[in-house]
Amino acid sequence: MSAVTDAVRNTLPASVEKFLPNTSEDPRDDPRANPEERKSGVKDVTRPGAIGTRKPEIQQTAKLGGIPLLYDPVLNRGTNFSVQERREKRLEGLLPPAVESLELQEDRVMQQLREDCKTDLQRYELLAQLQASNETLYYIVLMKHIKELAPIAYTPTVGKACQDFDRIYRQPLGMYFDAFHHRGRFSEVLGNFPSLNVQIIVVTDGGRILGLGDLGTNGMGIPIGKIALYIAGGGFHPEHSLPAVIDCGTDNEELLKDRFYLGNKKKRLEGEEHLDIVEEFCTAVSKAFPHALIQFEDFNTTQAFGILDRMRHKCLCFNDDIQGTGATVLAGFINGMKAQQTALKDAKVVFFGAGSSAVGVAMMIAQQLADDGDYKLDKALEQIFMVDSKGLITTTRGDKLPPHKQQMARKDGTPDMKELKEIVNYAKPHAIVGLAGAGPAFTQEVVEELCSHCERPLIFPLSNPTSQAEITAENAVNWSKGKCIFAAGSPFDPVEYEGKTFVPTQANNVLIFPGLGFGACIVKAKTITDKMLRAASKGLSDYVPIEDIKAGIVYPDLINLRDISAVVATAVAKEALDSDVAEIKAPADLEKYIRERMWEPSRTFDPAQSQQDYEE
Ligand SMILES: NC(=O)C1=CN([C@@H]2O[C@H](COP(=O)(O)OP(=O)(O)OC[C@H]3O[C@@H](n4cnc5c(N)ncnc54)[C@H](O)[C@@H]3O)[C@@H](O)[C@H]2O)C=CC1
Ligand SMILES: CC(=O)C(=O)O
Ligand SMILES: [Mg+2]
Repeated sequence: MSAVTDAVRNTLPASVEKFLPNTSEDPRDDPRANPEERKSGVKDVTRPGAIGTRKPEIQQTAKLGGIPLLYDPVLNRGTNFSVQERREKRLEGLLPPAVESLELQEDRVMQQLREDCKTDLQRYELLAQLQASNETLYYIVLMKHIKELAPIAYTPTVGKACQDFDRIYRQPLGMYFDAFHHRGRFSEVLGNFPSLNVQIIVVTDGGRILGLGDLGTNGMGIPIGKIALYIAGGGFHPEHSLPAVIDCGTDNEELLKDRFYLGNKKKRLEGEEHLDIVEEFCTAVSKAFPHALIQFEDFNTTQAFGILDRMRHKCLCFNDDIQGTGATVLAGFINGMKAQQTALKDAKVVFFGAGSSAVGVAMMIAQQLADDGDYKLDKALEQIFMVDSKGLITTTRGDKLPPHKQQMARKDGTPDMKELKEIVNYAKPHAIVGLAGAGPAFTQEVVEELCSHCERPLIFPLSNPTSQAEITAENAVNWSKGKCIFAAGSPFDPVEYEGKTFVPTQANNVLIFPGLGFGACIVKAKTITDKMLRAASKGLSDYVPIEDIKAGIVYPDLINLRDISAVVATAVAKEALDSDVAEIKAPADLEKYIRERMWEPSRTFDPAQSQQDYEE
C-alpha cells in the first residue's frame, strides 16, 4: 500500500510527483528498484546510496510541503526554494520573499560565523543550529570551508562544546539510549529513529571524551561531530547516519551536581554489566540495520578493549581510538621514517601515555616493524617504550598491570625509569608520540635530549583538545631548532623559524575513519579486518607526495578531506573484496564506483533524480 495515497497524489501538480517517494512495498512496481529487487520482489533499503529511506509517514508529511517541509532538516532549503517550489509545496507566505542561491545563503552563514560570532563556541552553536534546520546548507558550508570549520565542528572547539553541552543544549541531533530506563528495550527505542537505512553509527558512553575525562551524556558532541565528518568527508548520506550516546551514568561529580545535566544523575555502570549494555545496543543495531557499521568512540580504556574483543566478531564494528588512530599514526610514522631515511625495522618509538589509543597505535606500528624486518611481533615490541603516569612500563616495576599494558611492558631488564628525559636518553627514539591527554609534557629538556640522538625526530603531540596537547608547534619547532617533524591531534598555526615557515599538519583519526567507514559500507563488508586497517593506513601514507615528505610534511592537508577519504575508502574496499569479506561483487573501476556514490549536498535538490544517479 502506498503511503502517499492516490487521492492525495491526484491533487498534486505533476511536477511535484517526481519528489514523492515511491513507497510501494513491492519493488516490481518501482521503476527505481534494482534488478535483484525486481527479481526477488523484496525492497533492499540497505543498498549503498539508496535514498528516500526514511519511514514513509515522515517522508509523506515532509514531502507534501508546508511547515513540515521547513522543519525537515534533510529536505529544507529555506530561502533557496524556488518560486515554483513555494507554490507547489505550499510554502508561500512561510518564507521571506527573496529567493536565494545556495552561494548567497552560504555567504550569509560565513559572514555570521566570521563577523558576528565572537567566540568559537558561538560559532559551534550557530553551526549546530544550521545542522538541525537545513542540512543541505550546513554540509555545503562545512565541506567548502572544511579547514576553517573542522576546528569548530570538531577538535578543539567540540571539546568545549561537550563540556558545556547541557548549557548550550537546543536540539538532540542524535539518539540517547538510557541504560537505566531503556535496558531490555533498546530495539524498541531504536525503532523511533526515522531512517529505514542506517549505515554508519558513532556511539560513545561519554566515559573519556578527548582528553577531558568523563563527560557523561555531554559527550554527545563527539558522535555528532564525527558523524558530520563522515558525511562531509566520507560521503555518507545524512539520512544514513546516527550519532548515539549510551547513558551509563557518570562519575563526574560536577555533572552529578549540575542542575542542567541532561543524563541520569547516577554513578557509572562498569564491568560486565556495562559490556552487556553495549552488546544490547549492538544487537539492536544489527537487527534493525544488518549492514550498519558501529564506531565505538571515547569509551574508557577500562571498557574499550573488552567491548571490541566481545563485539568485533559479532557485528560490523571498530574502535576509532584504538584502530582508527592506529591506522592514522602508522601512516605518518611510515612517512616520517622515509623523511628521516630510517629503515622501519630499526625505528624506535617512545609513547607518552598507555591508554587505548597509545596501545592501539603501538600495536599497529610494531606489526609494521615486524613485517618490515621479517621478525616476530615480540621482537618488534622491544623497539617500543611506553610510559604511563608511573613511568616506563616494565614487568619489573612492581605494580599489577592491566592486560593492555602487559603486552607493552618491557621484559628485557630495561631499568625502571620515571622521567621522560631519562627514558628518551635510554631509548634514543626516532619518534615521540603523546597520547596521555594530560597537557604539556614534552619540555625543552626532553626535546633537546631527543634531538641529540636523532637528526629529524618525529614529535607527535596527539592528545586533544589543544589544551591537552603534549607540546605546542611553536615550542617543538623552536626547541628542536627547526629540525623536528611535527604533527598534532588538534590544529596549530604555522610557525616562523629563522626565516622559514613550518606548517604543522594534523595527525587525527579523521584522516581515516570517514574513508574506512565508507569503503567498508559500500562493499557491504562483513567485518573490519586488521588488513583493512593496514590498507587504510597505506592509502593515507601514499596520499602524501614524496616532495612533501622530504620537506617534513607527513600528513595531507585536511582541506582535501573528501579526496583523502575517497582514496582511503578505495583501499579499504579493495582489501575487503580481495580477502572475500565483502558481500558485493568487485565493480570494474572501484575508485570511480566509490566516488560516484559519495553524497554531495547539492544533490538533495531532487531526491528522485539523485536516487536514479545512484542506480546501476
Ligand atoms: N589524535 C588523535 O586522533 C587521537 C587522540 N587521542 C587522544 O589521546 C588521549 C588519550 O586517550 P586514551 O588513550 O583513550 O586515554 P586514556 O585515558 O585511557 O589513557 C591515558 C594514558 O596516559 C597516561 N597518563 C596520564 N597522565 C599521565 C602523565 N602525567 N604522565 C604520563 N602518563 C600519563 C595514563 O596512565 C594512561 O595510560 C586523549 O587526549 C585523546 O584526545 C585519542 C584518540 C585519537
Ligand atoms: C580524535 C579522537 O578520537 C580523540 O581525541 O579521542
Ligand atoms: Mg576519540
